[in-house]
Amino acid sequence: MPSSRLSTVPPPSIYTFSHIFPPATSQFDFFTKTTLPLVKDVLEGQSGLLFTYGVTNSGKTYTIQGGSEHGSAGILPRTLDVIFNSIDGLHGDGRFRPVRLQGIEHAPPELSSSQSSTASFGFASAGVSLADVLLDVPLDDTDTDTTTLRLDRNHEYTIWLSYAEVYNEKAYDLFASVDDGTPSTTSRSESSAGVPRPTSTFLSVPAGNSHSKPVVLTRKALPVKPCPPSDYDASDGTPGGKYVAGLRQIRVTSAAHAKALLRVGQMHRQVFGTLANSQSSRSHALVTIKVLRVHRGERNDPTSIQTSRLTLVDLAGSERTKHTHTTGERLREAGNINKSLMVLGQCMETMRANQRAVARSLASQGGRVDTRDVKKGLAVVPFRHSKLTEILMDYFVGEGRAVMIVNINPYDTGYDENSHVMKFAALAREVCTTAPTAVSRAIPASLQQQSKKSVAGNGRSTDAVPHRRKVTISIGGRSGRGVKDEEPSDDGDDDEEPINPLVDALFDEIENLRIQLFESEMHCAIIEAETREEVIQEMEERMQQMEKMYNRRLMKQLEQHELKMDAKIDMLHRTGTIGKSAVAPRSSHEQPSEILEDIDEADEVERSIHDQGDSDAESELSDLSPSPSPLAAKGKRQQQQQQQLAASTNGSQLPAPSLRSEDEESDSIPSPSETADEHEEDEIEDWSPDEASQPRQTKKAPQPRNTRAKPAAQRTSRSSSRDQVALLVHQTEGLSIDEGIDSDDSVVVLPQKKTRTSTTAAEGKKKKRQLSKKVLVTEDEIERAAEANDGSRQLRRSVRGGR
Ligand SMILES: Nc1ncnc2c1ncn2[C@@H]1O[C@H](COP(=O)(O)OP(=O)(O)OP(=O)(O)O)[C@@H](O)[C@H]1O
Repeated sequence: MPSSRLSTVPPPSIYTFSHIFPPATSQFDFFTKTTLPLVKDVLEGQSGLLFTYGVTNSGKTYTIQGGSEHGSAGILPRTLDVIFNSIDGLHGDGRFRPVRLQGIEHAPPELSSSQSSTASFGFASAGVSLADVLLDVPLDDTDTDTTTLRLDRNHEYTIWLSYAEVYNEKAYDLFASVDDGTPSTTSRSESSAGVPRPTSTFLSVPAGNSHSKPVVLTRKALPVKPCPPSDYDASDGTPGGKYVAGLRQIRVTSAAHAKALLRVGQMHRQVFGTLANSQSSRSHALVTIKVLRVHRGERNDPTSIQTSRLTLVDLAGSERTKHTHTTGERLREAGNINKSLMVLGQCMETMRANQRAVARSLASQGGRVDTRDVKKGLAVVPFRHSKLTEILMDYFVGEGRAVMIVNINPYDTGYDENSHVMKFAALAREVCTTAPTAVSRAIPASLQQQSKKSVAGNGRSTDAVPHRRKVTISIGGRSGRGVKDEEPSDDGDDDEEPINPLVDALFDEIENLRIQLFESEMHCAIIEAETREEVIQEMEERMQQMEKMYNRRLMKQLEQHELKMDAKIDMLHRTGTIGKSAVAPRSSHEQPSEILEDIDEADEVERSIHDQGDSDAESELSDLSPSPSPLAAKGKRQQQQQQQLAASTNGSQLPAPSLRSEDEESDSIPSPSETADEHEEDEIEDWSPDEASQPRQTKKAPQPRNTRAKPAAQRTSRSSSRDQVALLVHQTEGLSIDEGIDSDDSVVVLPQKKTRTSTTAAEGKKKKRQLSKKVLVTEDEIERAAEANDGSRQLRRSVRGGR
């Protein structure tokens, strides 16, 4: 695969957004451009969704809540400000209250007051002491947004607030009952341990003014249930959304009190410190502002009440756990956070694919589409795979429009994470604005054009293709903009077709199979991710082992180099080249060659050390394949040498010819340089006493050695010479180095044999010392050697003469 290797650098990616806000953008400008249109919509009866998406520590919470400086209030407090500025004087009496998603019911009498009071917040109905908490919280709300929208003065408005969080795939009510110290049914980790330290003034509770008693929250996970058909118009077949059963919706009558209430909710949100963000949101927080609008003339008719919702979602940040180093509970949270965000992305992807399929069908059939044919091509959007998407499902398939704010942190997050966020945004951008209900009826081309114009005319999209928005996603629903912009179809016969239960059952079966397929794919993806993680860990361990091994080898080599240096310095000392050595100076014609010999031998030591080092490293690398122990070979070799020595001693009553000391013999290690030993043994065979008096370099000169071709008499003569040499060696044994010898009447005889390194550094050192050892021979010994040499020559001559 050479081509794939060559193209390792990915091509640059270009992402398009409807608007990019630089870091210097003020919170006011940001709110005005992103959220204010949604606020206007919700006051006019149109639902909306806004969510912030991005990696952890990218500023999502800051965007929603704001900072502590003046003027840095986020979009949530500004939204509340604008709503209450706009409905000033238009408050309803609150005789009806919202239930579930769109349901209405009569409110209890204590809530039916237009006056702002603790009871009007719904605290009394909850039977809890939230009021105590709120009384301790100062309502210093100077950082307010003064924007006011012009509304129809013929309507009355009541505002209801709910605050939920999705934590570890469970939904909780952040306005749930608060207990001031009474025993709690929840664990501490779920209650007070989760009390955050908010950064924003909007949601922060001053430490000095906090409630004197510990606030313990009793938390209970709430189920997510489908809306009953009575809550919505099911005539067009569009399913109703899902709601968090038991989520409290509290009526608020001023922005200050709404903010105070949200502060209490924020205290119970799961916020913990991670490596990436000291106050990381570990849950998805959903603040829903519900507006009940009724015409003043019909205020007693519940059927005339319009319900609209604006939900602001502060998503937990996606994160790579290896970057944030999360473990334990945080790791589980991260897994659930990433899962829900992934499902959100998959929902977007599926919706986009469905809309493309519909567009293709429309194009191929000239605008007339059979309902069943279109349904066949549509995939099931996997909303139910995550609590977050289940709760938000209504915004995507039902009514309202959605705005996604993408937060990018260019500094401390990786390329991959930001790239993933961008891809998600690009995906969301391609989700079209075509209302799902339009699928069920034939839409003439002229009507499509009209619909496009109306979308562009609203000033919410100026794209050349109005149905392709960037970042901002608008999805029409039954009462949504897409439906409002459409005109009734001229020929809505398709809707009147009888429903075939078998076909519906088959569709259900297909949906089930698709869900199973998706789950299998998810399962495979999870297994693959886990396998990759394991392989990475294994590779890391392997790399660490190799690193340790190379470090050991490096240290060993350093030691060996030090030893070599010591040996060289020793030799230089002994030869008198540097310093005043106790060793006798050599005669002038011998010194250079002796030094050369010393250095050669030191180099031999170095080579053998390297050989040993290499073999050590190789043996470490190949430790998986056991090889025969070199020590065992060494022992065997020593045994063989001792046997040979004993045999020769017994045979000739003389020590074996060798210039090596016994230590050297016993310490020699069999190695691949065995042939070198044989070579040196040959040299010893050729050695004659008269060569001992020659300068050493002459012995280094290559000499023809073919012992087999030599005549027997010559070998006999050499045997005699060998005996002499052995005798000489025997006599030199026991002589000590540098002791009691006059420097003037001595010569230096260097050991000729190579030594081999031992397996340990200590033995190596010992070897080098042995190499640098000089055997000093007195003049008497030399004379005896010379006589022996003369005898050997005479013998040779007589043998030659005889031959
Ligand atoms: N525009 C900004 N100006 C000043 N400070 C900012 C801005 N955006 C973010 N910050 C600061 O960066 C830090 C992280 O921001 P924030 O907590 O909002 O990140 P986050 O995306 O919500 O993280 P998480 O997903 O982990 O909760 C905070 O201290 C916040 O005050």
